[in-house]
Order: sequence, then structure tokens, then C-alpha cells
Amino acid sequence: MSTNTIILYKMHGIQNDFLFALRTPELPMPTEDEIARWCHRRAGIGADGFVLVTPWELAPTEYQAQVQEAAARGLKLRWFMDYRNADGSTAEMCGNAVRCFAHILRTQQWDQGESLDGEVAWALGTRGGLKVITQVGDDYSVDMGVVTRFEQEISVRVPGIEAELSGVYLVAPNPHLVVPVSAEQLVNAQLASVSQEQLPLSQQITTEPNLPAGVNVELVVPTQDKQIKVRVYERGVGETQACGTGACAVGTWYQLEESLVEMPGGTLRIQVSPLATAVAGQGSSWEQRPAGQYRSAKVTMTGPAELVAEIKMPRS
Ligand SMILES: N[C@@H](CCC[C@H](N)C(=O)O)C(=O)O
Repeated sequence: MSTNTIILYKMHGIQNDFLFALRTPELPMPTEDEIARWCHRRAGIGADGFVLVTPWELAPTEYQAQVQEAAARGLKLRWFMDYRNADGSTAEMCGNAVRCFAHILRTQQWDQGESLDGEVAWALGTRGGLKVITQVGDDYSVDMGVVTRFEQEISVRVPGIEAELSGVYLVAPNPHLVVPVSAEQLVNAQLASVSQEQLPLSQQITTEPNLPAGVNVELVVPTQDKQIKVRVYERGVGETQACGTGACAVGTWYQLEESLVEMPGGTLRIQVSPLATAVAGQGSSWEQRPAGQYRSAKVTMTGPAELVAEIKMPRS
């Protein structure tokens, strides 16, 4: 393949869509500008994000500790997820793209995975910590690690909703703001279709206090037992059809052992197990946590991943 072309794999996980490329020594990370052009819905192929499938030996060196972590789980760390949003900005990782990552490794026969407790598994290094993916029938289940919920409530203004809302900040490990709304407000919210920095302030979601690193926002309505209906605004992208780390944040906020997070593109199963408090003498359930402490849980996300097309893209 000449360096003037690149093979891009269009993938999606419940319609959160991505362009994947395999990193080789000859193919470093494309520029922010190129990624934004490829992800553009009209002038490019169209995607919510870009993933450079990076062999571990080409990964940034600061994540070396994840090698030992994987080894302790009986796995060899062979891959790193280098993730960029549709506007080219860097994010910690992407939950829906993690499932797609395992799917492309398998379907392109780049890595058939390892056996872990009788299942096929892959270890994946990310800027947001180690992820372990297992194949479950046609789906993929991801040990997403720890999600942390902070006590401080954040006031939120959402275009299309008159009332001032209140949100809960979670680190999953990407930053998320879970905002409970009514069924009517969920429909009325006007979420931008592009990264909101490109829009006037009146069309932006704003928070008090301001969150300078930006934030992904989930508007949530619990519907029936275990089921939560969600719309998502993704930092660096705009409204998306689904968000994996967002679903993990919502599941942690909801505090049920298992929840079904229903987004416009599909539903993810989120399993949550609260971690023991960092405060000596406290129990492990959330209810026993003192006010003012943050709450952490280990989270597993399960859902599908699909390969849509393989595209030979010219590079200028
Ligand atoms: N779609 C992703 C999250 C992608 C990154 C996010 N936009 C951010 O900037 O944090 C997911 O499925 O988790």
C-alpha cells in the first residue's frame, strides 16, 4: 500500500460509528485535520471517532504498567487503542470502539485472542487504563475497570429545555455528566450535531461550575425496571446514537447491579459492583458511604460490534 493511500475500516457499535486503521511503522497517527475530514458526515466518510489500532511495541511508553496488569490477569498485552473524536481531539478511550477493536482483530485475523477461563479474551491498553474484552456469543463483554461518581451536583443548561437541570459528574474514565430529565425534556432537548465549540453559546450545553476539559452529557429517563432511556451529547463530536462509557456512567449513577441502557442506536447491558469505600471501617455498599465521598464501582459493558466496510482512502 503506497503512503498516499490508507485502508480505513468503517465499524459501529450500536450506531456509534468509527473509522479504524492499523498502525504500522510507516503509518504514524494521521493529523487532527485529516481525521476531522474523514469523519465529516458530508465531505468525508462520516464517523463519530477514529481509532488507530496500535501494536503494543508502538504504543506511548507511559502506559507500560498495563503490561503487568494484563499479565496478572493471565493475558499478554499486544494492542493499544489510540482514540480521537470526530473533530480530531484526543480522548481517554471509547467504550463502543473497544468492542469494535476486538471484532476487527478477530475478523481481520490480526489476533484471535487468548483463552481466559474457557472464553476468548483480548487485553487492550488505553489512555484510560487496561480493558479486558471477552467474546460472548456474537457480542463482546468488556471489563471497563472502575467508574467513579462524584458527590458534587453540577447545574446544567441544555438548549431546548427551559428549566435549569442538575447533573452528576462521573469518570468512566472519560468525563461524563448524567442529567436526569422528564420524558418530555428528553424529546425537547436540542443537542448539537457537531462538537458544540463550533456553535454560538446559546446553542451549547453549559455547566456551573464550568468543566474546562469538556464533558460528555447523558440525558436520562428511567423507564421501567432496569431500563433507562438515554440521549447523548459527546464531547468533540455532537449528538451520537450511543456511547459506551456514557452507558457505564449511567449504570453507575443508577446504582442497580444490572441495567439496560437504551440509546437511539441500541441497548447496552451494564453490570455494576460497588467497590469498598476508601474510608476505613465503612462497608462496601453505596448506602453506607458517608456524604461528600465519591463512590466507585467496577463496571462490565456488553453489546455488539459490526464491520461495515473496508475503504481505500487517498491521502493528500
Ligand atoms: N463514544 C465513546 C466515547 C468517545 C470519547 C468521548 N467523545 C470523549 O471525548 O470523552 C464511547 O462509546 O465511550
